[in-house]
Amino acid sequence: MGGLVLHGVTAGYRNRKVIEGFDLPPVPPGTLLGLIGPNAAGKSTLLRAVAGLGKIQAGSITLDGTELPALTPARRAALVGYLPQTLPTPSPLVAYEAVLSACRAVRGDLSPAQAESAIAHAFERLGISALALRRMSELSGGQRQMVGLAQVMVRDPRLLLLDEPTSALDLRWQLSVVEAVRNAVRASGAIGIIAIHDINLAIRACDQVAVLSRGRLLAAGSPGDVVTPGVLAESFGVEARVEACSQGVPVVLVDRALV
Ligand SMILES: Nc1ncnc2c1ncn2[C@@H]1O[C@H](COP(=O)(O)OP(=O)(O)OP(=O)(O)O)[C@@H](O)[C@H]1O
Repeated sequence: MGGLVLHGVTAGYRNRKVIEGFDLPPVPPGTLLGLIGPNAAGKSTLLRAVAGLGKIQAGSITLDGTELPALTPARRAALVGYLPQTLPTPSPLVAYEAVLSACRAVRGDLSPAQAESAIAHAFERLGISALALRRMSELSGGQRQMVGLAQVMVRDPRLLLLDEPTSALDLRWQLSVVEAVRNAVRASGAIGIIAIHDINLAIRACDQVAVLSRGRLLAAGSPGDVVTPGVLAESFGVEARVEACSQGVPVVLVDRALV
C-alpha cells in the first residue's frame, strides 16, 4: 500500500509503554500531517519510533509498502529525515557547511555541483539564503532552527518527521516555514509529519491533523473535521470555540481551562 501506515505500534522507554496499539489511517504521498496533543501525550516518542530511534515494542510501520523498522540504518536514513526538538549546536561551521555535511551523510551519490544545487534549493525554499555564509555560533536560536530544517530538507527524504520545527520562530517565520514544508512535500510526493503546539497553524497549513492523547489516537482527518470543541476538551482539557477568520479559515479560541 502507498503512503505511510502505522498499525498497532507500541513504543516507549525501557519497560514503559508510552504509545500503545497505535493505528494511523494511511497517510497518502504529498500530505503534510500535523500531530497535535497535550504535553507528554507521546508526540516525540511516536516520531522517534517512526524515525527508528529506539525499537518499537510491537506493531508495524510501512512507507510505500516497505517495513521501516526492518531497514538498515543507512537505508532508513535515505528515506526518512528526522528533525529533533533540540536546536542544532552553535558550531563554528557556517550554515552552508552544516547543510553540506548533512547532505553528504545521506546523498553520497550527488556530484559536487548537484549537492551545491540541492543546498541552494533548500535555503531558497525556506527563504534563508542570506544565512548561508553565517557561522552557526553567530545565529539566533530561530535562525539555527531553520538551518536544522534545511539539513533535513536537503536530503530530500520520502518521509519528513519534524518535532516542533517552529518552536523558536516568530509569527511570520512559523507560517512561511510550515508552508515551505507543505509545498515541498506536495511537489515531491513525500510525506511530512510535524508535531506542533500551535493548533491554528496546524489547521492553516496542514492537509491532515492527528490528535494524540495519552499515547492514543483520539482523532485524525482533515483539520476542519478533527479540530472541534469536543476533541479540544477531551485532549487538552479546555473549553474552546472554533470560529472562522476573515479568510474563512477555522480559528480556535480558548475560553477557559476545564477543571
Ligand atoms: N527518555 C525518556 N525516558 C523515559 N520516559 C520518557 C523519556 N522521554 C519522554 N518520556 C516520557 O514519555 C511520555 C511522552 O513524552 P513525549 O516527549 O513523547 O511527549 P510529547 O507529546 O512530545 O510532549 P511535549 O509536547 O511536552 O513535547 C512522557 O510521560 C515523558 O515523561
